[in-house]
Amino acid sequence: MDIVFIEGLEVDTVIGAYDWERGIRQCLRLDLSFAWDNRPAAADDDLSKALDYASVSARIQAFAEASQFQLVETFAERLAHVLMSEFGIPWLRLKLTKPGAVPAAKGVGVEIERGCR
Ligand SMILES: Nc1nc2c(c(=O)[nH]1)N=C([C@H](O)[C@@H](O)CO)CN2
Repeated sequence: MDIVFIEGLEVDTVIGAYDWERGIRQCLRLDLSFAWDNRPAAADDDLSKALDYASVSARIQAFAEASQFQLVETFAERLAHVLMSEFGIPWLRLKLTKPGAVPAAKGVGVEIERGCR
């Protein structure tokens, strides 16, 4: 299977387990890879047969805008479910970084893979 990817997508959302985090919005950075058969889109030069990374990015922005989870694990899991069900994605890898959460670290977060390639 081929891959369509989105790298370094920044969204802001309510995220965090501590009281002080519940009333602010914070940035999350997302790196995503999706399994997709790119041959039909390439053969016909047809966006409607491609996994449209612009539409997927817009959906992720809307999801982040509306969500207010405590854990990055929950954000990642729910987002993976939304993307797979709405776009018909059979497999994805999602890396979610919460920059600044641990000041001494460049980034912390989670990485998940769901579905079958
Ligand atoms: N595995 C996790 N550990 C922690 C999380 C999390 O979402 N998953 N969250 C926090 C706090 O919200 C922290 O990011 C505030 O800086 C701590 N550990």
